[in-house]
Amino acid sequence: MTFSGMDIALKASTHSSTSQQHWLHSTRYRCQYGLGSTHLNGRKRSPMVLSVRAVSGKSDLDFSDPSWKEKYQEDWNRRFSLPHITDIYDLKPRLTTFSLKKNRTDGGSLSADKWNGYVNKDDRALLKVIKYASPTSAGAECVDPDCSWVEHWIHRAGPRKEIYYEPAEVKAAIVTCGGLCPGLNDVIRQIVFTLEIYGVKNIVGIQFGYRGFFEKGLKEMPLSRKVVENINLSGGSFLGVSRGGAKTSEIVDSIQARRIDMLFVIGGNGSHAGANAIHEECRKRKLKVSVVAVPKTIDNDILFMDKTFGFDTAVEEAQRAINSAYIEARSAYHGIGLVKLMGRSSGFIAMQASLSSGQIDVCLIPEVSFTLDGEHGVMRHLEHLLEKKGFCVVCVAEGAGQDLLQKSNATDASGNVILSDFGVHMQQKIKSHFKDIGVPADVKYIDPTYMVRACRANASDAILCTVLGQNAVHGAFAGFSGITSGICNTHYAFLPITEVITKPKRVNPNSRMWHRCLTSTGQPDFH
Ligand SMILES: Nc1ncnc2c1ncn2[C@@H]1O[C@H](COP(=O)(O)OP(=O)(O)OP(=O)(O)O)[C@@H](O)[C@H]1O
Ligand SMILES: O=P(O)(O)OC[C@H]1O[C@](O)(CO)[C@@H](O)[C@@H]1O
Ligand SMILES: [Mg+2]
Repeated sequence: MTFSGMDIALKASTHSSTSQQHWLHSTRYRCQYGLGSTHLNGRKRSPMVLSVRAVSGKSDLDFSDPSWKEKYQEDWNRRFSLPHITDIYDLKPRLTTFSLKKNRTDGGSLSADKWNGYVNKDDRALLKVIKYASPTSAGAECVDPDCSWVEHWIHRAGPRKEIYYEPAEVKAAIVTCGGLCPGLNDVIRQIVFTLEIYGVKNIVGIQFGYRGFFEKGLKEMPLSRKVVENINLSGGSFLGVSRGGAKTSEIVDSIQARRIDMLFVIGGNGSHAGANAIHEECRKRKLKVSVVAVPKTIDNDILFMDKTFGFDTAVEEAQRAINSAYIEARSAYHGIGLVKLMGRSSGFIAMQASLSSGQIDVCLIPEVSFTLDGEHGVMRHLEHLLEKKGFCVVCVAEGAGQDLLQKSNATDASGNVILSDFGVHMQQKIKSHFKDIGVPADVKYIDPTYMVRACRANASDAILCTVLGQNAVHGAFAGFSGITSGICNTHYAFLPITEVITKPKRVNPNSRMWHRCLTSTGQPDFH
């Protein structure tokens, strides 16, 4: 059976019944698929049962088994295989409509036939490249007690020569969810540009996050190169963002009613969990929809990624606040500058901003516990800094020191715990401490929270956004769904969403980077 020049049929291995016949949906097609395959972590698995669970369950590995490494790697490869519509359907691909030949500037030295700008489906990148000689090597991350070399392969992102959608019949939708992040508009823009290069004409923006799928009055925004041409010149999201309110079944009802074939979700951990739930629900309902995510968070807390877009810009903006705190502190008698930066559960912004500014004496992050009082506490160290150099600058991540504060059970609309404000607590604590000991201290508190994320992307983030946005479209056309597009070990890659949302990425207190931060600040352990 042929639709739009592409052959489509149920996989032989899936259940066959009359309820699993293909059906047409307007000018596009939707398919039904068998439900007989086993799913784990929301993904289709091969029937092979492995005796090991890797990385997330290292303790399950039996290292006395001579074949443990092969089993580990098999498991890894299975976990990182990308969900694809051909897992479900027998689909024949067609030659891509994405071509850059017309833009080539090599003077024709390479014949057009030989030129190949496509990524092979078997291309892989290595996630880790260091062989640690021993588990005690600085920052070592080992699988087994001997710290053996184990390859961790991931799939290379980019345009494939063969695609699984007919561009002229595709309706693509873009949604931005969660908090703001520099670069959102750059990603939206590149997704639209790239879709148009493939030949997609029907592109819409969903307003205000997942809310736009079900809230009456929030209309789809038609998008085109002309509409998005200059949106990268300002921060924020052209489409709007929101937290909470997401009910997967209602979202998929809406996707079905709107006849969306490709959904691009730009968001953080929560949005990714939502995107994966949408992907699963679409499969359950036998809809041929590709759901592709782009990781967005200034917190940089997405697993396996070198960095998420917006992080660099946030760090750069944070430096301005740190510099102001430094100038205020240095110019005051016994000045203490205090800066609070975002980072709900991960202290990457605080750590990197401290490192890059070089002006921080104490950096406090959620991953490293500390005491404020006593001989080894932060307050004693601040006394020492005032004595020694006359002023000091402290940087705290919003999620730091939560064990020292009264817990609130409050959550935001998405269910994220609302943290107690450690910045304000620190400000009060420092003031009262120095008052109590009779030492003058001039505390200047700066909270640039929203300023570091409401701005336009810097150059490095703009490039990252450009590549991630383009790759998201390549991934959807290549037939993947339930995947995300990231930069891993300097290479652009596709990863299954299920693997990146198992937990937030956090600063490793044993990592070289945290040690470098300590070297730079000169702060002791506060215990
Ligand atoms: N487990 C989940 N399943 C389905 N949807 C979810 C899930 N977690 C969060 N969401 C939805 O995803 C959207 C974004 O979630 P959230 O507010 O946590 O932001 P985020 O994507 O993590 O970004 P940020 O980095 O700004 O926190 C919300 O609409 C929320 O309802
Ligand atoms: O005030 P909002 O919009 O909920 O966002 C605050 C949160 O957004 C983030 O920047 C990203 O999750 C967190 O660091 C912070 O807690
Ligand atoms: Mg989140």
